[in-house]
Amino acid sequence: MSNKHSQLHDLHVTAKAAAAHAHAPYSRFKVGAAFVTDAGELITGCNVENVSYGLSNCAERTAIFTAVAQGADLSKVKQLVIYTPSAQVYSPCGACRQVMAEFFQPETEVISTCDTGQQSWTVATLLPDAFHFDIEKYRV
Ligand SMILES: O=c1ccn([C@H]2C[C@H](O)[C@@H](CO)O2)c(=O)[nH]1
Ligand SMILES: [Zn+2]
Repeated sequence: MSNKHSQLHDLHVTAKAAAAHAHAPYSRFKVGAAFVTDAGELITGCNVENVSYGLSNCAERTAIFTAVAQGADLSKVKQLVIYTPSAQVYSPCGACRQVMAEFFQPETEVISTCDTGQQSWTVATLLPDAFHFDIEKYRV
């Protein structure tokens, strides 16, 4: 079976497996993220915390930065799947929304899954009126 439903299920399972790698000794909240690029590369991420709490990186941004570092093309990614170890879904933080807007399409689906359900948005609904900037216009 290789339909949309099984792809989502596979990414949920993959994101959950990635969550097991999280470095989250402070929150003890281990989050995972997974997506597939147009070229078929499977990308995963987990949250990586720091004793200086503000330096912590979410699972979503870890996955996106990993893809960038691997030279992957993110422009045609259809869906990003998040897993949180909880009985409710959580929506991505503002920092991750801004990074998603940088690399994904406004139509890219963001699907947050937990142990009991899921919720989906698009990048555009998560960050309406996103900040975009044409540097050429302001270059002196
Ligand atoms: O969508 C989210 C929300 C939170 N976290 C992480 C950040 C921090 O390490 C921990 C608790 O907020 O969960 C994520 O990775 N993704
Ligand atoms: Zn975040």
